[in-house]
Amino acid sequence: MSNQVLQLRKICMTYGSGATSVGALRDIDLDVSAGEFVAVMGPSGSGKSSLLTLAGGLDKATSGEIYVENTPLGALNINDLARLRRRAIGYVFQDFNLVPSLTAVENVALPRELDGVPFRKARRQAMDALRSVGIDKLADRFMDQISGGQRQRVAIARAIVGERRLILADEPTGALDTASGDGIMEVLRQRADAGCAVVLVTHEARHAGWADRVHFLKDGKIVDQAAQSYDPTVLLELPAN
Ligand SMILES: Nc1ncnc2c1ncn2[C@@H]1O[C@H](COP(=O)(O)OP(=O)(O)OP(=O)(O)O)[C@@H](O)[C@H]1O
Repeated sequence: MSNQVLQLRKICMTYGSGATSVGALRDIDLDVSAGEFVAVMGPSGSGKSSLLTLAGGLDKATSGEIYVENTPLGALNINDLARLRRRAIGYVFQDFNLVPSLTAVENVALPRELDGVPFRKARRQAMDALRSVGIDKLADRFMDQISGGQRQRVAIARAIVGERRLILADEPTGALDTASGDGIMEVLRQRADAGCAVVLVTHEARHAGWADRVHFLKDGKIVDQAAQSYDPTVLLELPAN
């Protein structure tokens, strides 16, 4: 058994068919191990969200295989895939996907309860997650009673609640101001340092700077990789290949 939490092997993703088909990902290989924080950058339409969606088991690749903690997602039936997603994978969506009629703590506890965790334990874990993103005092507020930045923290708390080992975040800082954005990066960094594998999709070089590695996507292919000491802004100036 390796300590790889996420492995993508020869992943291709094509949307549609025939003349109108779009090749979103081409032959992607990517490994992310426990404790690693990886950023994915690239121009709009380069395939970043597609990569994250497939890694989270939310869609099926056209070809190739994805392993989460050595389990091939393609071999799982719908129920087992849903269970693996709830237990092992935390996903932060661009548009948060929070339930407005639930409070912050209820939103965060929901995936645990869906997974059969008793109410009190789910709530305790949700409070722990809210505390780790610094908003436990807002636990009983509804989504329209907190700011956009606070909602974003609720979404992050929901992604890290329990013992999720793979955190996938798609532009999680949205329209947040710089300080709030850095706060979110700090939380993701802490999760990686605590042993999670973290994959962040971002347009912002300053956020990619928190990662151990940066992969640059272009036209559905990984065209470069940089270690943390590398300035990711350089990648934005890559010539077209
Ligand atoms: N559901 C879909 N149906 C058809 N085409 C899609 C679908 N999702 C993505 N695509 C296409 O696949 C390509 C990659 O899209 P993707 O959203 O993964 O890129 P991205 O790098 O995340 O872009 P952005 O930075 O703008 O979010 C694009 O050409 C896009 O139009």
